[in-house]
Amino acid sequence: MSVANPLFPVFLKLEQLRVLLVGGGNVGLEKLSAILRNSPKTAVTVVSLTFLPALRDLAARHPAVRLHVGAYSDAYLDEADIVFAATDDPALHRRIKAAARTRRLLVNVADTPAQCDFYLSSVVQKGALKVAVSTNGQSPTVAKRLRAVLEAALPDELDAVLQKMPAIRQQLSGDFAQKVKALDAVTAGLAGGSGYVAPATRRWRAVAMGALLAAGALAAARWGASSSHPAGQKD
Ligand SMILES: C[C@@]1(CC(=O)O)C2=NC(=C\c3[nH]c(c(CCC(=O)O)c3CC(=O)O)Cc3[nH]c(c(CC(=O)O)c3CCC(=O)O)/C=C3\N/C(=C\2)[C@@H](CCC(=O)O)[C@]3(C)CC(=O)O)/[C@H]1CCC(=O)O
Ligand SMILES: NC(=O)c1ccc[n+]([C@@H]2O[C@H](COP(=O)([O-])OP(=O)(O)OC[C@H]3O[C@@H](n4cnc5c(N)ncnc54)[C@H](O)[C@@H]3O)[C@@H](O)[C@H]2O)c1
Repeated sequence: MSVANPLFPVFLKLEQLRVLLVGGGNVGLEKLSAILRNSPKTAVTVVSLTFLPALRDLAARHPAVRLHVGAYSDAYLDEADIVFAATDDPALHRRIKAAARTRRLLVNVADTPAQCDFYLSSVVQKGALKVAVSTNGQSPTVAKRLRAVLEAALPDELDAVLQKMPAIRQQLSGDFAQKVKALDAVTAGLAGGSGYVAPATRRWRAVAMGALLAAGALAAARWGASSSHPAGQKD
């Protein structure tokens, strides 16, 4: 059965916004890396009791990032347009979410889909092209795998094509419909030419089947364990 995905995809100009990131540990480092990999000039304020050395190093390479050592307080929200919560304190995350909501700020609470206003995605980049993958929170691991599939499938020449397209568009004459027709003709070979890589349908089917079998085996093992240790019975 397929599950619908009602998420609305957008590409944020994050470098024009003020980002607040709460938490300077492993998950905070992952979120900061994702932010700066995509939007390196973003003004990010990171507030945390402690910071991983790797996060300090990353911040040092990005002049618009500010580190504040100390406990989170709601006052930080007054200087923010968008918020990422990435501490190890779920109660604090609920507080941040509630305070942000009264200020109409959008919040990502790392690894906690129910509290997120938006999710991060797996990102494939080839020059100017960027593809964002979401599984609607079903499996970040599958999103990561898909990123690798798309990275391999998309030709490196894609960026060269993209770089040339504005000049080609400018040279075209005629009305909008004629230009679209000409651009369609120029790019027709891209959709099924010799470089096209067929989707690895069989491999994906095998993983789906394997995952089902593995889940079944896990459930059976648990069932076996719980049936030999009925609820409430102690060893
Ligand atoms: C894409 C990516 C972007 C990024 O974070 O930059 C991302 N997670 C990534 C990796 C990853 N995260 C986790 C694993 C371990 C294995 C696993 O659980 O699969 C791995 C895999 C790994 O690290 O190998 C743990 C995890 N993550 C979430 C939960 C909660 C839950 O699932 O209920 C748990 C369980 C926590 C626990 O068990 O305690 C939830 C979310 N993670 C999302 C994004 C959002 C949904 C994206 C979507 O729609 O697919 C969402 C909903 C919210 C958010 O965090 O934005 C990045 C891949 C980057 C890349 O490599 O391309
Ligand atoms: N590390 C992972 O890959 C991973 C994977 C899945 C789930 N998780 C979960 O995600 C959570 C975070 O994991 P982590 O590895 O980043 O933890 P961590 O301990 O490395 O980082 C937590 C950070 O939050 C900061 N913090 C705590 N209270 C704060 C406060 N009041 N104000 C400001 N900063 C505060 C700490 O100083 C620390 O820097 C944990 O609950 C963990 O179980 C982690």
